[in-house]
Amino acid sequence: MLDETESADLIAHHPMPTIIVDTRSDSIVAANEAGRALLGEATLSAPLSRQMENDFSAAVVFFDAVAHFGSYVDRSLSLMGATGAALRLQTYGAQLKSGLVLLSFLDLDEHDRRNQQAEREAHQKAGISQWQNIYGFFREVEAQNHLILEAAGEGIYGINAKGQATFVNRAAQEMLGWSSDDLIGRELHSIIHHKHLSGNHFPADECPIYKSFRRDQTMRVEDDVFWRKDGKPILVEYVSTPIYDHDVLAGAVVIFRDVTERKENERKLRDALAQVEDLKVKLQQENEYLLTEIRSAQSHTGVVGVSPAIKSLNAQIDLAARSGAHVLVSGPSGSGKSMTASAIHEASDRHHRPLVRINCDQKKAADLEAELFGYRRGAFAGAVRDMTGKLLMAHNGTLHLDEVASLPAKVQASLHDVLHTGHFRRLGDGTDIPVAAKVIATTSYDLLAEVRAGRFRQDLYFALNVLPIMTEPLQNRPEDIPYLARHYLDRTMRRLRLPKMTLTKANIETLQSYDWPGNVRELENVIERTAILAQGGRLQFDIQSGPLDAPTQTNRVLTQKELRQFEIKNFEAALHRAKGKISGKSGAAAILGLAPTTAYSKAKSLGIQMDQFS
Ligand SMILES: Nc1ncnc2c1ncn2[C@@H]1O[C@H](COP(=O)(O)OP(=O)(O)OP(=O)(O)O)[C@@H](O)[C@H]1O
Repeated sequence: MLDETESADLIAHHPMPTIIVDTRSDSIVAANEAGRALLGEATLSAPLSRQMENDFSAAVVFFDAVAHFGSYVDRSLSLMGATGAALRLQTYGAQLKSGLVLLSFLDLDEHDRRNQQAEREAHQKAGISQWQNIYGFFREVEAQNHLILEAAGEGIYGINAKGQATFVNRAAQEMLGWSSDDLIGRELHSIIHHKHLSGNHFPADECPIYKSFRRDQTMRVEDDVFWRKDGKPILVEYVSTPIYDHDVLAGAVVIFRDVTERKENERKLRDALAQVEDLKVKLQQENEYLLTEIRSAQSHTGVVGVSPAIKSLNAQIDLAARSGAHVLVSGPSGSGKSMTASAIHEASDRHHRPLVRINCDQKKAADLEAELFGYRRGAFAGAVRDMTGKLLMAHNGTLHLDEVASLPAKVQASLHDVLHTGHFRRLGDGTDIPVAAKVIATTSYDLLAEVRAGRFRQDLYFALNVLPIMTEPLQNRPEDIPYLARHYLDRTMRRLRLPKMTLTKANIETLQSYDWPGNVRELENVIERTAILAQGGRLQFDIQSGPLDAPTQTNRVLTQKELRQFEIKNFEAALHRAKGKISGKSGAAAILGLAPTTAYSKAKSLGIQMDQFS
């Protein structure tokens, strides 16, 4: 039989709460440290039966089973714990040879608690590693995002709801010249976006980037400017996208691109295209005039005639062509003023540049100024594109001002300025444009009489009248008529592809007997009309039905100017027939049925120089 010391030694190192009981003496003879802690001193010192009196029968059964089987396990025994509460136990019983019984306990409540704790810990452990995985994953994503942001060619920065920078990628730092440290945490608008390209202040509340997170909108802007650290602007296009933190708008991410170079190239391209367009328009317009001039040059193949007046005209044309001076050509309608202008231009060293004609008759001052000086787009309603004026087209060439006496006073003044200064301005343009054009003015009026009547500026008259040339009425030079008639007849037959026709002596006499108030133009028309009617047969001139008889024959209504011209021609025809005499039986006054005094004042008011006819 074991004594108490031996029993205590036996169980001392047992890991479980263990006691040795002597059922015969109804006592606990030994308990290990854990057993003592579980059951407490009070329980250990009390009789065993008292411990189990609540369920004594179960204890009896248990001890019988231990005795019978040598060892036995169940959960029927209930002992008082150190705290005084009944313990829920699983009891391992072993029959010792000494007759004592060894009881080891598993505190089921404690066991459950431990299990739960272990489970919790296992859970927690599993949770932590899961969290670590997730954290690792996000760190990886973030690192990748960071790499992507850094590698992006576009500038990217983020701002919080206060507009302060939260990150700035490498490209943005390079483009802006600011380092990330300079910008993070600072209000970005006031640093890089505070003014427009014009230099005007750009308030933050108008900034599209602020709007993007204040109004929850993605904003795309293609034409804006950010300011670099060195104070230089960069032209940018950007997209500002709002960002959220747990469904709350937290700021914006801005992705931008420096488009300075592209915009500059676009601007250069636009400028170049505008220049090309300008040149194209100018060339087109020049071309139109060149073509007109080619056509008119073809009709002015040469000055035809053998009269002293024509010989003198040819000499004057040569002189005017060699001189840089402006020219004034006066003479009745159809007598060859425009032809003279063309001949001067063709004989001058300006002939490779255009001869630009502008008809000044019956035009409003504004229209004439636009035609002459050109205009910038938008200079007036209807000015939808830039227009090159005829003055500039005639630069280094010749400007033919036809019917110059009709120039409105305002245009006379501006034209005088141009001739005086050698500069002009397009309408709607403040730039002075130098111009060097030879001006040939033509008029069928007596321009000096117009000056005296106060209708034409004297200074402009003098500026134009440097080289005056007069074209003679055809009736003053009948010796030219056969040559002119031959010239026009040949030209018409060539055009009609008909064989050459000859003019008879009678034809020539008929032509020379007529006054030709419409001058060479009238002769030209009569020859053409007669040649067409003859169709290769005999030429028969019916001069009395010429164009100037038209009002009575066709009931055509004449304009005031035509009427005046008609009156001049009629008066000149009378003077010619009267060999310049006004009064007397065979004088022009008698032919016209006027009193001589009336005829004198009429001749004066019509600007007729009577000494030409004497
Ligand atoms: N000496 C000439 N030789 C050949 N053709 C001539 C001559 N004189 C005039 N012509 C021709 O007569 C026509 C009228 O001439 P032009 O147009 O030059 O007259 P104008 O005096 O300018 O007339 P307007 O005052 O009505 O404009 C033209 O076809 C022109 O070629």
